[in-house]
Amino acid sequence: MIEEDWNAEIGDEALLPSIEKVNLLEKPNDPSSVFSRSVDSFGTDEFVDAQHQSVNSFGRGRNFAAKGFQGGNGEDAIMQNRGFKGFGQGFQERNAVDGDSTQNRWFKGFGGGFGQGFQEGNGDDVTVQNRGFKGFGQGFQERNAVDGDSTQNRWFKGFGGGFGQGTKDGQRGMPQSRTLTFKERQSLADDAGFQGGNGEDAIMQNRGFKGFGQGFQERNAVDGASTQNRGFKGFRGGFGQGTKGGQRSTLQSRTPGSREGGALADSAGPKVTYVPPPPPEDEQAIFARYQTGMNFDKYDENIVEVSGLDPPAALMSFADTNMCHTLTVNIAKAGYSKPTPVQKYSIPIILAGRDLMACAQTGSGKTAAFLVPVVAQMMKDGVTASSFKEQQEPECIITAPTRELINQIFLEARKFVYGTCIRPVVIYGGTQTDYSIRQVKQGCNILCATPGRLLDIIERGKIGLHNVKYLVLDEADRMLDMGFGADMKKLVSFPDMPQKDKRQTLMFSATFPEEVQRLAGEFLKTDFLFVVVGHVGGACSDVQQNILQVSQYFKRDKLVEILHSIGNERTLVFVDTKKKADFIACFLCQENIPATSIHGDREQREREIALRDFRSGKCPVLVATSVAARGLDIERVQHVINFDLPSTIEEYVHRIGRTGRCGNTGKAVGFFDNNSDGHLAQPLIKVLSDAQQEVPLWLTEVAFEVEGGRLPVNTQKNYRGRGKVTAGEVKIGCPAREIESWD
Ligand SMILES: Nc1ncnc2c1ncn2[C@@H]1O[C@H](COP(=O)(O)OP(=O)(O)OP(=O)(O)O)[C@@H](O)[C@H]1O
Repeated sequence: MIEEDWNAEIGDEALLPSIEKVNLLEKPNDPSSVFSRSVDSFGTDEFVDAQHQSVNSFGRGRNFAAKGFQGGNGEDAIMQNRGFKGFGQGFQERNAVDGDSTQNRWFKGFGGGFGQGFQEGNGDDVTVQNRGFKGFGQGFQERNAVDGDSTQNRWFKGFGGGFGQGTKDGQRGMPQSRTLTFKERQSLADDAGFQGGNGEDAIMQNRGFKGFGQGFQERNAVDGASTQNRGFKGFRGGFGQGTKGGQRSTLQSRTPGSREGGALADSAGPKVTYVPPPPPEDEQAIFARYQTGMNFDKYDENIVEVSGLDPPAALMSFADTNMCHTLTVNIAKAGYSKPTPVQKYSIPIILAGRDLMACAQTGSGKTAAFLVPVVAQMMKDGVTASSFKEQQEPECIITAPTRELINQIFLEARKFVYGTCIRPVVIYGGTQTDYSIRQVKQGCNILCATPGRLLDIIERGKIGLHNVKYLVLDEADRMLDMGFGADMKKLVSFPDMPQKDKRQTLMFSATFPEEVQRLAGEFLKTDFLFVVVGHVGGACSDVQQNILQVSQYFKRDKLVEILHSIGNERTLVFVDTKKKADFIACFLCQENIPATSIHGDREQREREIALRDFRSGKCPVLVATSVAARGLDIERVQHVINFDLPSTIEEYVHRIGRTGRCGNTGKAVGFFDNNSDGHLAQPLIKVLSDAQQEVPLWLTEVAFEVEGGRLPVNTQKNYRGRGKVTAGEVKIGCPAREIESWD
């Protein structure tokens, strides 16, 4: 079986053979066109049961490679797959569920695609058809048919033109499957369209045409509801169009966002024009909060260890500090009546001017642990009131690994500075750079930024660093690892950035692997203090953890079973790749479980909408990659399901920490697949037992087998999400599966 690599990106280098030789403006149904002529030479499609055909020669003297994969038949299913790969790269996946028919098919050729037939089969109640045709280039199609509901999901990614067509009759009990002849296809495809079909209650249409470019389409129809996702991503031109009818429908459009990372993120690829909606300005919205849970007071039972010389005494209440009145009022308005342990210890340390590395369990108030003392100190020292300037010189810079998290920190900061002259600003990737610059220019005392956007704005001369007194790294272990370590190193190396003995550097996280602790020393003064609440890297004990042995092919069934039993409770489902996040969200919608997705390939606007819909409960299930693993503080998340366990135990701790926050309880379920998760067995046992959770017997057996070399370890997953680092060394790069558009 072909190994799934959901993240595989189709690289430019694999694109078309000499496109310039082909007149891509020729109409596909013009018999004189290169396109039609060539297709013609391969004849027509025929219906053949459960077969897969590849044609392996094409005559332009180009390399040709084709890989086809076909799943098996379920009891009630008939499946077909016919593929033709020309000079192109294609990717296909299809699934039919019910009738015990499940399929995954991947299709990957390379060179330039030229004509392809693709057909799905029938489950007992499923009637599905899919016909696709890909022109010169890359194609990606995906479709799902589920149960008696008529659902379709298609992806199409073409390069240099392409067309496809599909119809579907969605009546229950009408198994049928056929492929159009080339002539039929020609007439139906007309001017290169791509059409979806009808569900029982749903009417869907989708037409897209991709010209000289890359296209991407996704669509879903769910039961009576008609849902569509349409995307178009073109370069070198192209256009697409879609319509939709149907009842009880929601419509979403999407285009995969450009990959980002590093300072040049926004200058590479298509220009980003997204301007996020302004945050609410009314006091009530600024101080909106959620209730602390019944276990809030239990935080005090944690043992706190402070390493380092002469730590100041912990405070017992917020009133113990000499904060200005406005800040004290703001803390009360935020609903903080007493500090959590990490706040009790961190606040006096920061007020004393010491550098700090603080590790405390997820959801225990680390954000306020740095914001409150920084604001207090800024108020005490007096900040230059914000005013319009081409170059701003913030006193505080806060960085975090994801856009949503940095925005959340900014919103928290707004609470504590309310009614003061301190102006916080947030800037992050995926939004218009000019918008970030405008925000900064209006005045900036506290700059909350993701690393890529931060470096970009500094390099554009919009931010001067010589006033920086506080440098905060939230999720510090992530900020220092392979993903962002180089950016952080660059940040502290700017000539105008005060040396570490002239600034205060503060690092916070729920996890601090030892190698990162060593690395952190490079950024911190030698007399820094290390506060540990509970165990370093320990999971929040308010999260009830349950690890189930579920192999890859049963995960979806198990997920549906659990979600049905959960009802409407807010649930975060983590998967290991971006494409899978979309796929599982679509699949859940088809199962009548309203779901949305968040990952690094979604546009920022879409990410924010997904999060908003999840927060509001409109979509009680959010399927996410690790981009949502850290920091996000969402009310009433009762469940976290690790559909795919992460590659590192630290990531696991952060993921399950999206529930059980601020004294509330939560539940986490992890699907453990022996084939891919063996390396996690041992660290999971430790995390479970440290958090007083039951350790399943089978997990100890797996750990034992892995230890003894009797169970193979999946090398792809068996990395720690970072290279082996030694003090003073920052490794650049990311493991393939970890590449995410984090900022
Ligand atoms: N002293 C407090 N009293 C009441 N609520 C608090 C207090 N401190 C923090 N909170 C609330 O607890 C929630 C979790 O806080 P926060 O997001 O800072 O946790 P965290 O430790 O940073 O978590 P993570 O490790 O996941 O980033 C937030 O909603 C915050 O407003």
